[in-house]
Amino acid sequence: MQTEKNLSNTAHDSHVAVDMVLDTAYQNISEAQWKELFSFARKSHLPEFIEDLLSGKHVNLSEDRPALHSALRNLSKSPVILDGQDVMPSVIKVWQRIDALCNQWVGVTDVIHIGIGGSDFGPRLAIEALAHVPEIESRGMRMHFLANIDTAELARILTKALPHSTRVIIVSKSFTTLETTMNAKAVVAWLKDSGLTQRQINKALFAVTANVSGAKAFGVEEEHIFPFWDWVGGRYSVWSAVGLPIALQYGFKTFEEFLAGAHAMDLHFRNAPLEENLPVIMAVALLHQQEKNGIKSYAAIPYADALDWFPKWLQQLDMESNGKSVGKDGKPIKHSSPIVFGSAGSNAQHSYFQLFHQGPEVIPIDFIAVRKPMSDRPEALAHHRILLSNCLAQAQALAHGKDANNPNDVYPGKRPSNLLLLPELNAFYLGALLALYENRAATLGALWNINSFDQPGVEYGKVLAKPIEKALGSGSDHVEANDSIDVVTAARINLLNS
Ligand SMILES: O=P(O)(O)OC[C@H]1O[C@](O)(CO)[C@@H](O)[C@@H]1O
Repeated sequence: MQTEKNLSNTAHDSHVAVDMVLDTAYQNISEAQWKELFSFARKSHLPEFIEDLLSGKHVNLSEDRPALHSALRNLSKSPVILDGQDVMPSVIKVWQRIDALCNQWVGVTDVIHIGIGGSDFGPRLAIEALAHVPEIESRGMRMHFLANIDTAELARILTKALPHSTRVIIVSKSFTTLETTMNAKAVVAWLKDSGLTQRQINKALFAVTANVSGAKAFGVEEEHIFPFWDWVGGRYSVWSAVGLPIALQYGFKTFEEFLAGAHAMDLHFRNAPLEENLPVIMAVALLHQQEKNGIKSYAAIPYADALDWFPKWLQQLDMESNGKSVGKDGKPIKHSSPIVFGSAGSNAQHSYFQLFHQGPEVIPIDFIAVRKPMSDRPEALAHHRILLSNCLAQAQALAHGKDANNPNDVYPGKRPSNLLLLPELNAFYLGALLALYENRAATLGALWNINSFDQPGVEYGKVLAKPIEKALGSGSDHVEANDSIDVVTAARINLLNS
């Protein structure tokens, strides 16, 4: 079996960092091509960018601020200087408050975590991912995540939660996100309707935000507000108090391990030569596939059910960071983020893998596997072996393809993929995994000349929603098109109001 390149492993096929193995053998990239890719990265000043990013330079040019989420997991506590001031004392203070809160919450049955986008995906993923790790003790609270403005999610939660032993955490960097503030008001109303006094409600209400005055104005007591900072992007914020549920449910030590894994990955990203640097290797491999195959999408398939939320988290990370058409200089760029999708394998095989194998487009895949089964029960070992064999088989089939007389049975092959192998799934390696992809997104942004830390494109729709909401609220089915509502939308409003 051969692909274009002889598939005996080459120097760039297998790398280890933070005990994770990245195997790129099925990327089908020759030694000369790897060399060219790293040389391009150097010409693009990638090493300087990495240093600027991690040392607090204002890499977020449009908003003139750094993207210093790495400081939130800097367990070495070494100074991180931002505009002449060390940010670590305030970061450490929040860690101490999180630790203290873990000890204070006794008898809590339910936690309602209200937040959306970056204020939701990270903690939701971590709570799910660590739920079945045998070594991690859970405090057994029901962790409810409330993101959607659609009341279906709210109703589901409120039928389960016990109001007198519920704590509510409102998580919003801006504290102006409509979904979050409306859901928070609805939950407060539910507490009131359930007979809680104002004092009891105040006791139940917590907030995590970069807008402390906004949270206070909402009615959250100051000592219940956990701050974070404008230099932490929402989609990079799970390392801040946004990750509070991780500490509350699994203990502060587990939260620290999560940060430690990410910190270890940051150190690797900062210090490893480009040729051995996992985030960089993954980024340049994707760049290669864009140049060679014109790829428009890529998939992340974790062969671990516990990581089913990972692709959703990754979608925001990659597409909100790098889904742009102009570069830092405002000029059109050649490449930006492909469409990202995925879900847990082997389920995904029974859904959309057909397209990977025989569809007309080349879609690179990150196969993410975990060496250690989630349990050592005999049946778990057998299941895990089948899970891993499926993962390996899919990658091999995609790489080599298959000839046949019947065109229907032909697999074209040469479909690139990575294998990323975690030694086990625990808080440390989960942290390392997320930081790997964060650093990969930043690397891709740097190579594409994109500012990965703003998201101006998400604002316009929010602005347009306001007059539309007003028109829907009018109940009129004679709404006319105007400056902010076009003919099509006016007709749709009239249909809804009729
Ligand atoms: O944390 P906030 O300010 O409520 O924002 C939630 C999410 O909304 C966005 O701003 C997109 O609308 C994301 O960038 C962010 O993660």
